[in-house]
Parts: sequence; structure tokens; C-alpha cells
Amino acid sequence: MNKGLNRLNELVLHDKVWIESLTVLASIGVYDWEQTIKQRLELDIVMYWDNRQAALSDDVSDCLNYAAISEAVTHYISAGKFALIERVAEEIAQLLLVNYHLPAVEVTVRKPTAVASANQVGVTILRLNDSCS
Ligand SMILES: Nc1nc2c(c(=O)[nH]1)N=C([C@H](O)[C@@H](O)CO)CN2
Repeated sequence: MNKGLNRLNELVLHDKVWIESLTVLASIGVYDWEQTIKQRLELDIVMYWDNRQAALSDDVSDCLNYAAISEAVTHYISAGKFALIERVAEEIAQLLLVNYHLPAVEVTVRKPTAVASANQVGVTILRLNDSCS
């Protein structure tokens, strides 16, 4: 437990690269009719990452490239079929932790059209990379 809290404390001091309101059309929903249409999801992604090398070199090959990551996330979600937005959030978090060796990532998935009387509904998860501890 203490180890987990220590790691969370360290993350507070970390740099971040983030993507706000990435819009993706997805096969998403728990009802059969939802699997016959595409619905809009919006993602906020906060990636914990040390930006110092990129700042020093001013070279795109040293940065965590938010354009490339936006494309990878869009492709992954568009190609899949999902019931819950929780699964979308979890799989995107794991994809980013593993492929980009992030120490941690926070993923929010919103489904803006799901509840007519609500502006937005969604989930947020924070995942730490066990191989970075
Ligand atoms: N926590 C969640 N609740 C619900 C989800 C979901 O993905 N996570 N999904 C639905 C339905 O698909 C809904 O969006 C259809 O309007 C219901 N609750």
C-alpha cells in the first residue's frame, strides 16, 4: 500500500503530455441496437512522461508524439467492437503503457449522447506501469 502511495506521490511531480477531447466514432454499447450504429466517444488522455530530453534537443523524435498517439488510439477504437466504455478506457491505457513505456496514464472516456438529460457521462481511470517501478 505504501509503495503504491509513494509511486502516486512521485507522479504528481512528473511532466505530462496530454490529448483533450479526441473524438472517435465507435461500435459501443450494451444494447443490440447500439452494435448496429457508430456513436461518438470523446477521450482525454494524460500521459506521464519526462519531457526534458525533447525540450533540450527540440527534436520530434525525442518527444512523446501526441499526433502519432492520437492516430493509434483512433485506429484501435474504430476497428473494435465494445460494450462498455470501461473496456475502452482499460484497453487504451494498457496499449499506451506497453507500447510507449509510460510510467502512468490517465484515460477519460465520455459518451456524450448516452443520456439525453445529461451533458456528458463517462469514466476516468489511472493506471501505473508495474514494469516502471
Ligand atoms: N458505467 C457504464 N454504464 C453504462 C454503460 C457503460 O458503458 N458504462 N453503457 C450503457 C449503454 O450502452 C448506454 O450508453 C446506452 O444509452 C449504459 N450504462
